[in-house]
Amino acid sequence: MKLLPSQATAPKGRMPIAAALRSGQLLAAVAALVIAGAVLVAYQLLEIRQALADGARVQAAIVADSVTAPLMFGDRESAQETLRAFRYAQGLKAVGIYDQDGRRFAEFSYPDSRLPLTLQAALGERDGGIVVKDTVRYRGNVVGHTVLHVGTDRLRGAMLRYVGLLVVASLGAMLVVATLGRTTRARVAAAERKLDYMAHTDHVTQLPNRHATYARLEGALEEAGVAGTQVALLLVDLDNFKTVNDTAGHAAGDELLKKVAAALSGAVRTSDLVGRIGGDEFAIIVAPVPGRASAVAIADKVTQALRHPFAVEGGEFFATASVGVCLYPDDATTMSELVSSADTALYHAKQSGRNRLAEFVPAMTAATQRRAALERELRRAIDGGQLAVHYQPQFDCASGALLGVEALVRWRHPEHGPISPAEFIPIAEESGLIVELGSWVLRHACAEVAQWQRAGGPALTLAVNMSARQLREPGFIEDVTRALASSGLAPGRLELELTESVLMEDVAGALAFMQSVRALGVRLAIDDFGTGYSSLAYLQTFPINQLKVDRSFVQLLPQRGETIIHAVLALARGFGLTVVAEGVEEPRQLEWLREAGCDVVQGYLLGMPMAADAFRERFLEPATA
Ligand SMILES: Nc1nc2c(ncn2[C@@H]2O[C@H](COP(=O)(O)O[C@H]3[C@@H](O)[C@H](n4cnc5c(=O)[nH]c(N)nc54)O[C@@H]3COP(=O)(O)O)[C@@H](O)[C@H]2O)c(=O)[nH]1
Repeated sequence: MKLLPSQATAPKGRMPIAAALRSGQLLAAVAALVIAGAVLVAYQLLEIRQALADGARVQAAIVADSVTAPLMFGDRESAQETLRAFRYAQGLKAVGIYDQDGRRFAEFSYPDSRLPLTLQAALGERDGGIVVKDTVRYRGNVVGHTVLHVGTDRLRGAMLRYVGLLVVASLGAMLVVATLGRTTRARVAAAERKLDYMAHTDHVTQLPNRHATYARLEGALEEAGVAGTQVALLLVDLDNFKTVNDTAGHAAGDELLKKVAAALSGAVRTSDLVGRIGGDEFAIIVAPVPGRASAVAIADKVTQALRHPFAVEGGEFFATASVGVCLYPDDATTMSELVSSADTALYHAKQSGRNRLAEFVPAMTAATQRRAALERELRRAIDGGQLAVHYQPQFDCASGALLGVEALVRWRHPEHGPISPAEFIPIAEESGLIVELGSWVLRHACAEVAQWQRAGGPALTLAVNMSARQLREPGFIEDVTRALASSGLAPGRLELELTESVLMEDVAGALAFMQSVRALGVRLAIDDFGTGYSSLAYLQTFPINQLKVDRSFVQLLPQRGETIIHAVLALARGFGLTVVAEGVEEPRQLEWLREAGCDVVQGYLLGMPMAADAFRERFLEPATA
C-alpha cells in the first residue's frame, strides 16, 4: 500500500477539472467563431450588394440625365454613343434605354447579357445580378426609362476574399486561444492538484487526514476481502497533548505533532499507512498483516517510539500514547465495526492507565455496553434519589481532634446495588453529567454539614471533589454561592479539591476559576498531590491553601516514602500551606506522620467514608447530646 494521499480517494470516472475545461473551452471557442463568422459573412454580403445597387442607381440616373435629347428626337446613334461610355463601368453587363412605351430604344451590352426588347421583360430578368431602373423626364413628363444590369461576379470575389480573411483571422485567434488556454489549463491543473492534496492531507503533519485515511482503510479491507488476508487497525491517542498545547502554546503543540507523526511513520513500514484522524489521534493501517502477534508487535513498537522526550521549541516534551489494536476479519468484518472496535480497545488502553496498548477482545464490547447503560441510568439516578453523600472524617494529626469531612458520592443502583465512584465518576466526567452530579453533591453536603453545626456539632470543614468539567462550567461559581447561601455554611468551611491534572488541563482557565473561588472566601486544596503533573511552579501561581498527599505515598510508610513526604511537608511550609495525608491505614503510618509534623490525617484507620446518619451517630452525637 503506497502512502499517496492524493490518490487515496481519487473518484473513479470523473473528468478532472483541467480536462473538462479544455474540451469545454475548445467547443465554446469553435461555436463562437462559427456563429460570429456566419453573422459577419451575412452582414458583409448585404453591405456589398447594397453598395453595388447604390452605384448602379447612380449610373442609371446619370444615363437618364444624358439621354433626354436623343430620346426626344429619336436619335438612336447619339443615345448609343452615350451608352458606350459605360463600357468601363465595373461589373456592368448591360445598360439600355426604353422609350415611354417601354420599347427598347438603345442599348450597350456584352454578348451574353443582351437586354430584352421590352422594359417589362428587362425588369423581370433576375439571373442573380442587380437590375436598376431610372426614369427619363423632360419638364416633368416621362419620356423614357433607363435600365442597368450589374453582374455579381465582383460580389462573389469580394465575399471569397472576405471569407478567406475571416478564416485566417479565426485560425490566428484559435491559435492565441489555444496558447492561452494551455497556460490556463496548466494553472488549473496545478491548482487542482493542490486542492486535492489539501483535501486529503493534514496540513500540520502532512499525513493523510481522517477522510483519506478511512478511504484507504476501505480500500485495504476490500483488497483483503478478495485476497483473504488480514488487516490491522491501530488507533493511537496522545495521552497529554492538551497539556502541552495549553502550557507551551499551539505552535509548540503543532511542532510536537509533526515530530510524533515522523516517529510513528518511522516505527512502521513505508507500505503501512499512518494518518492523522483527529487533534491528537492517529490511525495506522497495516495491510496485509500476518496475524495478531505481528499487529501487537507493531503497536508495541509504536508505543516505544513515543516513550522518549521530544525536543520542541527549546524544551523537552513527552507525548506518550495509548493504542487500541483491532484485526480484520477476526475482530470485525466491516469497516465501521473495525473502527468502533479499535476505538473500544483504545478506550480500554486509556482507562487502564494510558501509555499502553490494548488488543480488542469481545468482552470489551460488554464493558462498553455496561458503560453506556450506566451513563443512561446515571441521568435518572441524579433525579431519582439513588445518590447519597458519604463522609470520611479528617483529624488534626497532633491532637486527634475532628476537623472536617470529605464528601464522597455513592450510587446505589436499584438492580446492581452499590456502584463504585471509581467506575461512575469517569463516566459522569466524560458524558458531562458530572456538572449536574457535582452541583447536587455540593448542595447536599453543604446543607448537611451546616445542619450538623446548627444542631450543636463542631464547625467542621467540608472537602468536596471537583472535576475539570465543573471548573469550565460558566455557572459553577453561582452554584457554589447558592449552595453556601441556602445552607448557611460559612465560606471558609468549604474546601474544593482539585487534582494536579485538572489544573494543568487549562492553566489560565484554572487560575481564573481559583481566583473567583478564593474571592468567595472558599478554600482550595490540591488532591492526590505528587501523582500528576508535579510542576512545582504552580504552587506559586495558584492561590491554594492545602496539599493532600496521595495515599500511594502514605501507604509506603514507614519503610519507604519518607523522603517524598518530608519533601512535601517542607514545600508546604515554604508556601504556607497545610498538608493532609490521606489513606492512613496503619497506626505506624499515623505515628510517623505525627512525628514528621503533618497537619491533618484521613484514612480507613481513623474512619471509613460513611452515611450521614452513621457519621452523626459516631462523631457528632456525643457532642450534640
Ligand atoms: N468529582 C467527584 N469525584 C468524586 C466524588 N466522590 C468520589 N469521587 C472520586 O471517586 C474516586 C473514588 O472514590 P471513593 O471510592 O469514594 O474512594 C475514596 C475513599 O474511599 C478512598 N480512601 C479514603 N481513605 C482510604 C484508605 O485509607 N485506604 C484506601 N484504600 N482508600 C481510601 O479514597 C478515595 C478518596 O480519594 P480522594 O478524592 O483523592 O481524596 C476518587 O477519586 C474520588 O475523588 C464526587 O462527589 N465528585
